[in-house]
Amino acid sequence: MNNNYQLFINGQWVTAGTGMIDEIVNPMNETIVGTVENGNAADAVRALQAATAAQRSWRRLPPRSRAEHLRAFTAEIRKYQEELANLLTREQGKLLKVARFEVAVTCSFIEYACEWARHIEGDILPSDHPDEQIWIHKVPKGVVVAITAWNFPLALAGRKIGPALITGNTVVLKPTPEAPLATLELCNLAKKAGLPDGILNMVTGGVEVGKALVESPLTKMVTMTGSTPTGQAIFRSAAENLTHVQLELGGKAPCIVFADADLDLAVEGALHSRFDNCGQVCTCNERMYVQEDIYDEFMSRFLARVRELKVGDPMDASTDIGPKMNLAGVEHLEQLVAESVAAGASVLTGGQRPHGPGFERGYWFSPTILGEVKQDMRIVHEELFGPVLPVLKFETFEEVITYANDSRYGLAAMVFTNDINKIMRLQNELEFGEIYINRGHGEQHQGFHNGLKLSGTGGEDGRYGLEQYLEKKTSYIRFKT
Ligand SMILES: NC(=O)C1=CN([C@@H]2O[C@H](COP(=O)(O)OP(=O)(O)OC[C@H]3O[C@@H](n4cnc5c(N)ncnc54)[C@H](O)[C@@H]3O)[C@@H](O)[C@H]2O)C=CC1
Ligand SMILES: O=C(O)[C@@H](O)[C@@H]1OC[C@H](O)[C@H]1O
Repeated sequence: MNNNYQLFINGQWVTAGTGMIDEIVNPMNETIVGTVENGNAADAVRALQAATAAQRSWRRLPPRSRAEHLRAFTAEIRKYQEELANLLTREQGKLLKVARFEVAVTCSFIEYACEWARHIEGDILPSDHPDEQIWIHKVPKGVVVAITAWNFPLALAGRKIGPALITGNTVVLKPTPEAPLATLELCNLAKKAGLPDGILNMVTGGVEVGKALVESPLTKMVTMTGSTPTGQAIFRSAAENLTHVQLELGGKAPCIVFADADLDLAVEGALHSRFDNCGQVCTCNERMYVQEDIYDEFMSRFLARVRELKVGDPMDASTDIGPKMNLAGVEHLEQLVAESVAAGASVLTGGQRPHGPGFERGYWFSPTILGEVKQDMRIVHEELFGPVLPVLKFETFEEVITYANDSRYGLAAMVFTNDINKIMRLQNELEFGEIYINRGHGEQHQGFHNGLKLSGTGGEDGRYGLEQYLEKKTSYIRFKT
């Protein structure tokens, strides 16, 4: 794989209009992994025009034929799983074992979408008039703009490409500027798989390209994963043409451990839900509430496990936590930890960047647990998106529900209890789109990844995520008997 990429428009690699090149940095050691060209608004329009032209024939293909194309695509991706995983680790810093999982999940997102090929179902309804039928027909929207975040760049691309293409749309994807290389390589694999030109296009660049894609009247839907402020900017830009927007944004998941919980289950679930992917998962355990009665026992076990975590080279199979994506992310963690300590929190473990061999360069932060945290501290409300966890005590059920719902976000929540009455009330009263009971985070394709409040709009995955990529046309058909 040549890790230097241009724009991919209408089945060809083309030079970006700006002539500018961005270097992609390995977050482990700050070495250069590859380069991408920086597109501009004109490049965005070129890609949208190609996708518009290609969609006319793509939408006429039977969905089963579209599924055959997509399965040929995933077969090509699997052939290069190791190369793609290696590139993902070098550009994003994730553990190689997680990168391998991400490549597999990219394929399964697309293959899950293919299962819907023969189930894009409409309705035929009886009319109130004689000799008339009502048809509700589900049809593709047209050109879908997909915009992805850097934490799972390849999987987030597959999560959008699959449903968009199986429903007869075409795609212009703008990958994250932080870790775009493996995603761009998908274009070579799509070509190898025989995906028709113009079906999948990719333009790289920052806000100028992103805005041009979102604001164009050629764009019939925008699906974006990223931060809440960016999602809000996209929502505003899309208003001009009333373009349908599907946003998967930031989170601040509470993890609640009740006194009757299975503590071993809770320790492992809370641990992985915080430290997976260096804490850079939208559904991560961002704040933990532990009931007073079991606080000491639980924290003793939990801290012992945290202190076992190995920070280091993500290529090394024995590593548990790699580097943060960038320096800004590390500085964000340092600022929130310092501010919390100044306000009375205590560092129970970690609290700073690791030092010594292997940490001279790169964007590192030690797994950190803060105690004596108060609900009104900024660290309880602002997304950390890193290996830092504030822990709070609670006494009553009512208290912890109030604390958990006291958030601008509403994506995921985790709860550990064996009390069915608590579970029924929690499922009903927690203001989150995704609730994990007695396990850590980790959504599945057939579910519905849906953020409430400022965590998003529209939702992704499953039946309801796929439906977002379809328009409904209603026809009243009168006939002569
Ligand atoms: N809800 C979910 O499923 C997920 C949410 N996230 C969130 O994403 C964030 C981290 O990812 P980042 O890449 O830093 O997010 P980001 O918001 O900085 O960027 C996301 C994408 O939007 C593009 N973009 C930025 N401004 C734009 C504009 N005005 N118009 C169009 N496109 C624009 C960026 O180039 C990038 O491709 C975290 O806040 C995390 O919570 C990350 C993964 C999953
Ligand atoms: O977007 C996220 O952070 C998660 O939804 C993540 O993305 C792809 C993986 O399958 C999920 O764990």
